[in-house]
Amino acid sequence: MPWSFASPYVPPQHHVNNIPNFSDDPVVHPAPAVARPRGASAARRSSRQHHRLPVEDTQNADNVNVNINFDAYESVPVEVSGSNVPAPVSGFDEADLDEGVKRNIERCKYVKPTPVQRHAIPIACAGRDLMACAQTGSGKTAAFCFPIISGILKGRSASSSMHRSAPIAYPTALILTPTRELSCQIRDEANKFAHQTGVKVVVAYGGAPINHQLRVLERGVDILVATPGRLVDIIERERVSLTKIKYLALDEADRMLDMGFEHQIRKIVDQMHMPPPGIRQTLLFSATFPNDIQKLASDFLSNYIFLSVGRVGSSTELIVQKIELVQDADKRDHLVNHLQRQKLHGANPKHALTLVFVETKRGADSLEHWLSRNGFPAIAIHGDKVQMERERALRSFKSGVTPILVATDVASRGLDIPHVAHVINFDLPRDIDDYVHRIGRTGRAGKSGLATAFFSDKNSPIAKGLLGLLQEANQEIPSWLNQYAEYSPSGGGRRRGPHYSIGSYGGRDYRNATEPEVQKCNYYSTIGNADSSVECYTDTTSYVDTSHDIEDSNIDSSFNSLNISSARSFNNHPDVNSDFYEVGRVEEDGPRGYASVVATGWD
Ligand SMILES: Nc1ncnc2c1ncn2[C@@H]1O[C@H](COP(=O)(O)OP(=O)(O)OP(=O)(O)O)[C@@H](O)[C@H]1O
Repeated sequence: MPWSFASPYVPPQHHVNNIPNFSDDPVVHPAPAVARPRGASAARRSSRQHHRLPVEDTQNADNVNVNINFDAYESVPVEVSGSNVPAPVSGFDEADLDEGVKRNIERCKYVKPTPVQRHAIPIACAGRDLMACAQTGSGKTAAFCFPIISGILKGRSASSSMHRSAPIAYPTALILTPTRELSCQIRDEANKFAHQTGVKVVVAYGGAPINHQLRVLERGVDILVATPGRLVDIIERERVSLTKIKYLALDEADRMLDMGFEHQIRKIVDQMHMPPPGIRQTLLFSATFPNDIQKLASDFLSNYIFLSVGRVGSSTELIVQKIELVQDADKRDHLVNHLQRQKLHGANPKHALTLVFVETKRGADSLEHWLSRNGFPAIAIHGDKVQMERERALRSFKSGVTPILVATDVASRGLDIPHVAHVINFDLPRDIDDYVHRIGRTGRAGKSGLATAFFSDKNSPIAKGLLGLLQEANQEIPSWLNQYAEYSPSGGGRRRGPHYSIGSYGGRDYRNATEPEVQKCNYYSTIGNADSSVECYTDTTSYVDTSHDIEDSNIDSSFNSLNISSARSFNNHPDVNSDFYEVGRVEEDGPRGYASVVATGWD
């Protein structure tokens, strides 16, 4: 269906008036239910000066993604730690890459390496294990593909370059990814970089007929790109052996080691005859790397180098982020206003695709139908669609035939779709890292992009994380978000990291964290403030406070003070019995980070 804004749908006028124009001053939104007078810290935050990168004007959706500005990455901080770190290169010609790979880099018109490539390529070419964290859209795929392809070519003798048909395939490299679409994308990228070198790239993923994939594997494979489930299946059928793996790469490594995949990854890496760390080379890449996942990941690595480009878990300043307060019942009207405004600004659908994230598969289908009925060509992608439908949806979106894609998190990581001008978080995710990946579908490869989020009362758990992220990326912060953040529970919208997160957004190698870490805080209280107490434990000490009113109490211990300043929000919090609640921030010269508290004994 051709793109048309001839929508029969007319949003109610009061919504139109409430909607901030991209170029307007921030709109004053009603205060959230839990609003309190703004504290000094909120005032400090909102008076902050904003320094932006000189990206092009994104206010006109048609201008978005026009001028490539790769230099925008130049000023980002880089942290490298580990022993004997190889020096970075300033050009691809300086890198110790095979000539065939260099020719393909030229063919792809990659003129100079991105920062993550400058550092990661020499490290990987030197045979070192690497845990690398760099912003979305900053070229991580090439950073691990170039050294792998080059290593295969260099290690290849004339006889081994022949691919013979065999019932068991012995790949030299294994690249694991969390989604089928990402596997296919990496296969395509790797094929471009391996063009005319004889290096064979094969993909295996679930949801597609296995027999076809097995037949392709039989014809030989150097690099196998796979999703974990299908790989385990193929190994158990004894059609692939991992005994000759020299290179293991995990893309979206934090996701791969998260609860959903960790078990399978451990099985593949530890129990399926893959050479151990130190014999194989292991490369882990993501845009987010929580401390606890870093710790987990270190099991897979040997004497590794940690590289962080930009800040771990931060988003690029190339993406203009807008957070709008919209209650659930108003979201559809609000969305339509955005889409209509894009039309008014002359957006060309082929060059201004809109990606709308929702929470559930059902929600995705329902929004797709509603948008289509109202004259906005939309298509949905989620995990309940069969693979062919998923692929069709992606193709239709990429080509601009259906310029609105309604997606669940299945499309949040890694997908590199040109011309995504606008990412709309119709429903915000629960985890701030998922938000980072979602908005990273725009503002890629030095282009600018726009990300709008609809924030409703139920999103208050993520408010703190969102606030930190906006500050990191020098974005405008609506004043009402400060209020939500002050009273928001938990560790700022991070589902992981047992009870703390050091340096919150700092790109830190967890091995360098020498300060005492807050490991656990328990908050005990009967109803109200009477008989409250807090116990906090760090790796070096523990202490207990039995003050009656935890609000604003300062606990001095032998190592530093923990300022319990936000515990009062428990009294108001509707979900007080669930999970962890943040109680304090370790201040000034103490160990930095957030502590969380278990609320127990609450009536
Ligand atoms: N050196 C380069 N010069 C020009 N373009 C590049 C270069 N490196 C990568 N790109 C392009 O940048 C885009 C983003 O790269 P890529 O998909 O590898 O990002 P990423 O860091 O893996 O992102 P994500 O975190 O979302 O997975 C791709 O279209 C890629 O072709």
